Amino acid sequence: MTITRKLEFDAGHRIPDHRSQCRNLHGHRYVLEITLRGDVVETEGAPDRGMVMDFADVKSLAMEHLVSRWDHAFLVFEGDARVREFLESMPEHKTVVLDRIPTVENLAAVAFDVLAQVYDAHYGVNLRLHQVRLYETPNCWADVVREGAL
Ligand SMILES: Nc1nc2c(c(=O)[nH]1)N=C([C@H](O)[C@H](O)COP(=O)(O)OP(=O)(O)OP(=O)(O)O)CN2
Ligand SMILES: [Zn+2]
Repeated sequence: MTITRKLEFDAGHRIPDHRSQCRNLHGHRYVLEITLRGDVVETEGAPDRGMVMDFADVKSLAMEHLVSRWDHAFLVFEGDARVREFLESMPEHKTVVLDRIPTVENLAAVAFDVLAQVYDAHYGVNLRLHQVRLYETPNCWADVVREGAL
């Protein structure tokens, strides 16, 4: 059984060497879809009986470990020296420095790695993060699916 929880956040980024508009500083309302795979809890009297995982718990873990950190932040590639310098010149600016260019593919991969550690360690019946889908715009998205699941 799989379940999916959708969360949204706003963030700025740029793709430094992009051939067109995306090299400019700009932002998106990202849409993150988190899909978990597991068995339905059948324990009598358990608050999550009949669920793979309570959607409220799916949300709170994602908020704590990823979404609150990226929301209203600027996501910058560590090699983007000029923009990093600019961001560092603003006291208290919410900046997330990434080891890769913040394309939607790379952001989805980072999100998958972060969230897999969170959900895979969580109590649940065979609970695993199955897929992360990240929309950069309503028309553009990337999927990361757990290896071996296809
Ligand atoms: N493979 C990728 N291509 C592009 C990425 C990316 O992350 N991966 N990112 C961008 C830009 O950052 C931008 O987010 C996309 O803009 P755009 O192509 O204009 O997307 P729209 O949905 O707004 O396009 P419409 O033409 O309005 O439908 C570029 N490429
Ligand atoms: Zn963009």
